[in-house]
Amino acid sequence: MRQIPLEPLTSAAFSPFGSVIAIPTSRVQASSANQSTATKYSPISPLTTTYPSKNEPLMSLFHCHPRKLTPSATFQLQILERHPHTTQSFIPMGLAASDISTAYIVIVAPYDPVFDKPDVSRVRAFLARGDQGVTYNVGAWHSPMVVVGESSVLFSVIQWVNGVAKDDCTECEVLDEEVSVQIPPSLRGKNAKL
Ligand SMILES: NC(=O)N[C@@H](O)C(=O)O
Repeated sequence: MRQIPLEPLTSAAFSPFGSVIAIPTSRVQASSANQSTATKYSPISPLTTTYPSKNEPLMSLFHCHPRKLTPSATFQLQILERHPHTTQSFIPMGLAASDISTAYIVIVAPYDPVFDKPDVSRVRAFLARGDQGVTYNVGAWHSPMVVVGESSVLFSVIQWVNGVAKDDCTECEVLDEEVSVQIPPSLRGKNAKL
């Protein structure tokens, strides 16, 4: 079982896989809005479609429940997926940036063109705060969303779809690579008594 480190989610670190939806450190995209009662940062994240056929934007809600951990307080990666023709954005709703009992983990892997599958040897895991969302690049290999800790997390999810399952999402099992992420004590939730 290979354990991968849990990295803080930053725009720079995540850039090979997508973008972080959060107030930027630079004020490049900042402008005044709402009759000068708001600061607008735009554009903050792409909404890209490369479908060769008719498709449409879709906004969903994903109510993601805390994942079960192994007896050694790790999350074991079992599957990666990708959306070959669309970005996919996950925007948490109601998760406080300061919450240390619940968080979500963004797990991604680069594409291996030789074998046309994710390169699991270079998989990475990022710990995201409640004031950060993520957009996966078109075709970026990622784990189905992983929430850890006490509570479920409600996400607004935005992507493009054409209704053809194989076009919208392809999966790749990771069973034989045995990759896990060590979860810090504060985020073990009901598994805390491990
Ligand atoms: N990305 C993710 O967490 N899951 C979705 O793509 C899905 O359709 O399950």
